[in-house]
Amino acid sequence: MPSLQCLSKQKRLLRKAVSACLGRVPTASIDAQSNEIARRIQAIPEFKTAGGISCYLSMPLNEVATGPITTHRLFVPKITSKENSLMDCFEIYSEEDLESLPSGTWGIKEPDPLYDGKARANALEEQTEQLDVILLPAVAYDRSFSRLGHGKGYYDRFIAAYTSRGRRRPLLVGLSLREQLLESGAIPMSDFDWKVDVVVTPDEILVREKERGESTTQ
Ligand SMILES: Nc1nc2c(c(=O)[nH]1)N(C=O)[C@@H](CNc1ccc(C(=O)N[C@@H](CCC(=O)O)C(=O)O)cc1)CN2
Ligand SMILES: Nc1ncnc2c1ncn2[C@@H]1O[C@H](COP(=O)(O)OP(=O)(O)OP(=O)(O)O)[C@@H](O)[C@H]1O
Repeated sequence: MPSLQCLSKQKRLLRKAVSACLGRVPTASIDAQSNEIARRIQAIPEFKTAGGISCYLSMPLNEVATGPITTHRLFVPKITSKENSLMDCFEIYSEEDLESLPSGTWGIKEPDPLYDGKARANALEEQTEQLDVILLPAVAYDRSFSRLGHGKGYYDRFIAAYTSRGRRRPLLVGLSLREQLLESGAIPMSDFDWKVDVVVTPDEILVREKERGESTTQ
């Protein structure tokens, strides 16, 4: 078992290597791959029947573009504390609402907690409909369903906060450009890291088999 210090160094090196490779992917390729991924997502049974879906709004570069994905009830992340790496997911109510969101860190569009003077539905609150699916961004995934993010732990903490409120864990679906999918075991994992259930690439949908004894609520 590697030490935490060693693990975060390994992750840092891996992030650097993948980011350098992603920087060379032409925008046209990101667009074409993203369209194919959006098409493949529609074939996931849980996506078809989902109530609430959380989806990130993509940055211009280096990740799967989420513009072509259409969902009915959409929740979008907003960073609420940089010091503590916390984010919430707020509901988006219409196409115009989505279009008019202001840009935050790294040019990522984020919802204001208020919409039209009223509080938006917050996925972490009990009275809000269940999130059935979370579509996650990453720097990379591997074929054993590990995820490497930007190193702040926003999603790990969000999923922990969500499930700690006694709610069923949403299906975790990682969206991956070809250049972001690494071989099995390539990404080191800590106790805090959540594996994803599904990885969608332009070429395939990888589905993780549940480990024996794994609870559906964890
Ligand atoms: N499109 C998209 N949305 C997303 C994510 C993502 O990866 N992609 N996130 C996935 O987690 C969360 C935001 N992730 C973030 C990660 C780091 C920093 C941050 O504090 N950056 C530092 C600079 C760090 C650096 O460049 O070295 C800063 O702005 O001061 C902010 C947001 C939520 N929304
Ligand atoms: N639930 C949690 N509670 C406390 N600390 C956490 C939790 N989840 C992650 N962390 C810590 O957050 C830091 C960043 O984690 P990690 O390097 O795995 O981020 P990441 O998954 O790559 O990034 P992100 O989720 O932002 O895309 C690590 O120090 C990790 O120990």
